[in-house]
Amino acid sequence: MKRNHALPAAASSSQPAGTLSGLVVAAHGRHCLVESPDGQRRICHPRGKKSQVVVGDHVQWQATGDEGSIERVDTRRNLFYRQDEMRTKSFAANLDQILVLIAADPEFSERQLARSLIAAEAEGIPVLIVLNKSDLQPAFDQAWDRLESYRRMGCDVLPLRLKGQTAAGSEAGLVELQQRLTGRTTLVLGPSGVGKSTLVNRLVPQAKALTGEISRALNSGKHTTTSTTWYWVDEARSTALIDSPGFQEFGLNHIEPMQLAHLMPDLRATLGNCRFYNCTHLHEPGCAVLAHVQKTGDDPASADPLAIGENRYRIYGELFAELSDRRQY
Ligand SMILES: Nc1nc2c(ncn2[C@@H]2O[C@H](COP(=O)(O)OP(=O)(O)OP(=O)(O)O)[C@@H](O)[C@H]2O)c(=O)[nH]1
Ligand SMILES: [Zn+2]
Repeated sequence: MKRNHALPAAASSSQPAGTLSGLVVAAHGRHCLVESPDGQRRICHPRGKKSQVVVGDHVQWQATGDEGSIERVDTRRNLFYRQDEMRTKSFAANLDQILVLIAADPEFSERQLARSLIAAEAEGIPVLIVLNKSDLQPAFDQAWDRLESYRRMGCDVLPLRLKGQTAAGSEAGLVELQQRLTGRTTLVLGPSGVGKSTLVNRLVPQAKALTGEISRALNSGKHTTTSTTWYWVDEARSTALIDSPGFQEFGLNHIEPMQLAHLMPDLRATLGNCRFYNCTHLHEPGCAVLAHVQKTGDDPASADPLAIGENRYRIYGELFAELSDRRQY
């Protein structure tokens, strides 16, 4: 797999003389907001054109008047990003997990879901899938069924309801979700309309005000909500949510086609038994992946424990073609 060129060169853990450490809590263009251990925040600019910082970066910075300059970006534990033909977009660094929020309505794109899971797997970041709007029936049950392949391959899938009336009260699933978030840094991703802002505002009541402040600070008065933002959920600052726009067009150009099956846990489970060592799993005779692809009408009760859902296999084929195509130019 190609490494991302945006990764900074490995740095030692020692602190350069005269610098202070901080955490990048928002980034927009060439500016970012750095939080010191005491909670103070200030606008900083990376020194040099190449050093790109992302939310979640630990940096060493130096004061220059009211602002600051970033002298060094500490080595990242991971970096979640997507890459299309034109550019690389980094979402955030040093994550404990990614929460992919989808909902009963609007209907989620399985292709988009699969892509974000592959990108996370490539960086070794665990994913939690949360299906919101459990009050909407029958759409919720249908969406839940569509996630069967994901549960089977070991993904955590949680149901959630942030709105809507039922006898049992409100916000089903929220307590369990909160437990899963506690003490961790979680990037929240999701398409438009699934309840992402509802969730962030529920967990971080001051989020709206904070977003306004950050946007004013980083955009000198202009209102844009297109930057990635770090929110502390608790006063002790041990639980963090990172809200990031841009779930659509999830480019995976940084992934080699032959790596794909290794990054899809259901396909991966059948690897190693194909007749050809360089099997693409697309058409080869004696392919172990193909042998486990579920056919329409297969009895789910007699399901093969290694069964690969037809949809998952279709997504694999499409992605393989897409990534191979792009490599010819
Ligand atoms: N029925 C139902 N509606 C919900 C639930 N959670 C959120 N909503 C509604 O879904 C709509 C979209 O919620 P938002 O929080 O604005 O969604 P978003 O993901 O931030 O969407 P964008 O702002 O477009 O990015 C709002 O009308 C919410 O009130 C739920 O559990 N059930
Ligand atoms: Zn094969």
